[in-house]
Amino acid sequence: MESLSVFNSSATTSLSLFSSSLDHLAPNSQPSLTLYARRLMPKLEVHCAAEAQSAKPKEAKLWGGRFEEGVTDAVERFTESISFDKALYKHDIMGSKAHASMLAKQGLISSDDRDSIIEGLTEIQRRIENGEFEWRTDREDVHMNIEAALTDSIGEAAKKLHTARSRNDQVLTDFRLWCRDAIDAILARIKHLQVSLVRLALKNEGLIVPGYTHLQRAQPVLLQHLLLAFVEQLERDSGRLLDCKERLNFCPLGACALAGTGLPIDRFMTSDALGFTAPMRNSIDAVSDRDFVLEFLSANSITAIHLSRLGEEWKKNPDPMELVRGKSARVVGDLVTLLMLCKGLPLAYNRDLQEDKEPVFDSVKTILGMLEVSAEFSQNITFNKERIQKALPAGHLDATTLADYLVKKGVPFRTSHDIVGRAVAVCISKMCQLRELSLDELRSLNPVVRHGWSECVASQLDHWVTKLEIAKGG
Ligand SMILES: N/C(=N\CCC[C@H](N)C(=O)O)N[C@@H](CC(=O)O)C(=O)O
Repeated sequence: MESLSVFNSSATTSLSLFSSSLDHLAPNSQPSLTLYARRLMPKLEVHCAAEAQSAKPKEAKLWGGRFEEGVTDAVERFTESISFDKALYKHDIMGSKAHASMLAKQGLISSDDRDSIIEGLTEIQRRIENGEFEWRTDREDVHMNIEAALTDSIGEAAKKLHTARSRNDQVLTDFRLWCRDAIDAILARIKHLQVSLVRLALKNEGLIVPGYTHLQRAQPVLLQHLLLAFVEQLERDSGRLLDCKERLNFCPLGACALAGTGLPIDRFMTSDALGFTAPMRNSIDAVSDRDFVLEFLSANSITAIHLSRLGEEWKKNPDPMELVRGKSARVVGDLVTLLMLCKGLPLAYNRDLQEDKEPVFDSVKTILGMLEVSAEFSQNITFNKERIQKALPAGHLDATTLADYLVKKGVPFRTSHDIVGRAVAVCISKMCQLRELSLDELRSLNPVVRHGWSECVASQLDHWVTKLEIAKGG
């Protein structure tokens, strides 16, 4: 009793404190509801009357179940995904066929129903591919469009297809299958670009170009040396995609809404039929997870950055390559959109996740275009060898060769670096190239210099050519 009275008394105290704090407000500082209503209501009334007309709920949805009324036009437009997820149609049909076969084998539907479902789906695919299929926004997404069309065409049997399945595991199955194919398409384009770059290297074998550090001419390099650097990067890009493909190749079917099903399904059968490695182990993970797309778009982003840097290398007529550089921003943006989408989500399916498709579709379309144009560009580019040859001496590119020469003659590297620095300073004051300094001038910097300059350059070029010939043979 005592504690109750303490509770009561403290509650009373806080209530009186609260009301006394309101008393401190000046009378005219309190918002006047009447004033706002008078200002806004006439407009609101007109607006609401118009809105009310279009905001009438429509007939109930196929998935509406316990809801008696459908949604308004605005909600329908806002929540539909058919405008973009119809891209999944082939994989949706593939998944449904595998699911129907499994249901029949498990005795959950008859073999007659299975056959008519499979025939019906084949006919729907034919209609889609011939442009005869009507995609309906009121049927919301690709899954509902295909299922409803199947019901229209084969009747009752179609209603059994969704046994032991939810759109939650269905959409993930479609999406993983789609991404798997998209990765194969990107891998093929990466390989094509690599081949184009190697061909370009072979066509210009032996061509020496300036190599840059800090945006300044640093050392002469062979063109193939530069080009093969991109080939190496693209090889790692392929590796990342292959890793991603291996990790995403697990089947979510059977996870249903989130907790699986009590019906006797065979998850291994659908997984095998669809070419997955195995069914996913955890049904909640299966419907929640989007790390496969995050990984995929991360890999695409790194490829996009590589292509952007390739685009940065061309200095003349680089219009398409400038766009390659520009479009890399979209690919990285798509990844960031997905990261933000997933950041605050609790486990299992949330409608937010419908937003995962467009960034993936955009990333894939963009990267495929970037790879195609980069390959075309590499096949068509020509180098003005004469001009490159003439411009090569500018920038004291042979400084490192001179430093190496001195090191070979026993001069410590730091000392040789200092000598070459002084030689470059002499060149700058005389406005000439290192190779134009006389033997006497070089000897005055260090007596160890005994040979003419061109000899050193030639020996280093031999070294590079030999090295690349070995690489070419390998
Ligand atoms: N609405 C829903 N999933 C929709 C998945 C497909 C959607 N267009 C998407 O792309 O995410 N899930 C319901 C079940 C269902 O409608 O199948 C739920 O979790 O209650």
